[in-house]
Amino acid sequence: IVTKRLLEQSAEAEQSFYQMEEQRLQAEDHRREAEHARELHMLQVLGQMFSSIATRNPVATATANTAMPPALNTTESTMQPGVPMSTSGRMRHVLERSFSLGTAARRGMDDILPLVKNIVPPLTSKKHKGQDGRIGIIGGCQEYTGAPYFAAISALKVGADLSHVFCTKAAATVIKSYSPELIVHPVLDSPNAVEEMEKWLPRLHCLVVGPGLGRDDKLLKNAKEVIEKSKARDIPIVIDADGLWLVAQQPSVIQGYQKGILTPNYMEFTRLYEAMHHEPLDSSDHQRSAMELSVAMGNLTVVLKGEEDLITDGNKVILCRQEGSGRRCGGQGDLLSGSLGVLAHWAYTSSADMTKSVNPSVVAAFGACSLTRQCNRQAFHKHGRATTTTDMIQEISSAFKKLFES
Ligand SMILES: NC(=O)C1=CN([C@@H]2O[C@H](COP(=O)(O)OP(=O)(O)OC[C@H]3O[C@@H](n4cnc5c(N)ncnc54)[C@H](OP(=O)(O)O)[C@@H]3O)[C@@H](O)[C@H]2O)[C@@H](O)CC1
Ligand SMILES: Nc1ncnc2c1ncn2[C@@H]1O[C@H](COP(=O)(O)OP(=O)(O)OP(=O)(O)O)[C@@H](O)[C@H]1O
Repeated sequence: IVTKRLLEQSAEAEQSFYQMEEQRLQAEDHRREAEHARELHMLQVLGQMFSSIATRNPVATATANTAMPPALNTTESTMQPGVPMSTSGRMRHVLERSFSLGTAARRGMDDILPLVKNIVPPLTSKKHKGQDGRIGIIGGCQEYTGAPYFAAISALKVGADLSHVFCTKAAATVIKSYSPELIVHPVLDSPNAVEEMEKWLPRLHCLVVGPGLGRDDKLLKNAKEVIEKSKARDIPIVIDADGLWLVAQQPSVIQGYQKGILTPNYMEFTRLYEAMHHEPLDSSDHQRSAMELSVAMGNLTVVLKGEEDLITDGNKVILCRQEGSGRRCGGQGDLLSGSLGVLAHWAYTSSADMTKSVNPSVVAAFGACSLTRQCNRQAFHKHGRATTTTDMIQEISSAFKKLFES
């Protein structure tokens, strides 16, 4: 009997031990679940905060046509054009950038490329000559005749219907002799240069200022006045090469003009940055510097060309990493600026639906960078070390088809 009783007591003790253990495990599970729910909630709150930061200015495009750029009429209101950014302004941009940049490279290829495809106008028999683009290049002087030719012929080959070059008298015959396709006006150094060029503005859809312009004061002054007149007509203006020299001397010529696009190489970028910020460029963070320059210029689109092209309107940085080649012959930037002229016209005349409210200048810039790099790659494949810009221009047709029409 005693043994039986001991066995019963032992079984009861064991059962109660297991009951208590089960309760303990359940309590532990509840505690873990509660902790997990708290973490999840925190992550959701953080996610909302981050996405509201990243989309506070949804890629600037919504305001692309307004007088004041978003960064200047909202949180960046303390920042004046031409005045260095405050530390807090800088911090805010770094924060914004770190969110948009996480996806910048992917966004570039996956998201922007379809938008470039969207803006390409269909080729139909219903249109007449000129409707797909009349582009003006301001540049070409005694020393430089290749650059305006490269830009103008690239614009034509990308799909503009008419390409005009406004150059000096000395450059005109030379440029005409390169190509019968270009319309060449020997007016840039004439006494009434501005009136001569101004009368063409109502016919032009986009202006590219700078390839082969040179740095003669008189020519720069004429270019400046034509820029002013084009702004008044709301024409997209791409500024490259010596046009950027002019901007570095007198930023107000284009500052704050939302349809202005700057396409500096690293040297030109450094010059512009230092002119705007009055301090040496910190070369350790190109993305931040490019955004700072864009903001200082009033959220103009800046395309910093290089191993990877950085495109920014001061709100986001988009990277173009389309594979090119190691060949760096002169004139590739002219191909880029001429193509950009056409794409900018197409982007600005497309509906917001087509660009998904992304800044049209950014869409156009991404298209032009991708195209230039693809041309470089294809030309290099055929010509290797001997590749020249002329070889790249011959690739425009197939590179365009591959990138934007397939
Ligand atoms: N066939 C033609 O007609 C062509 C005419 N062109 C026309 O020439 C005009 C002047 O334009 P530009 O670019 O030569 O002058 P500018 O900005 O003073 O640079 C000079 C110095 O900057 C440097 N440098 C350049 N890039 C750099 C980089 N990524 N990273 C770092 N450094 C860089 C380099 O210095 P270096 O290495 O020699 O010391 C270079 O020598 C302009 O109108 C243009 O349209 C061109 O389009 C070409 C085809
Ligand atoms: N290191 C590089 N690797 C790949 N592509 C590059 C590199 N540097 C420039 N590019 C490409 O070459 C094109 C022209 O850029 P580049 O820096 O040569 O312009 P640029 O100096 O203004 O030209 P230009 O000779 O017409 O004045 C751009 O499309 C850019 O993406």
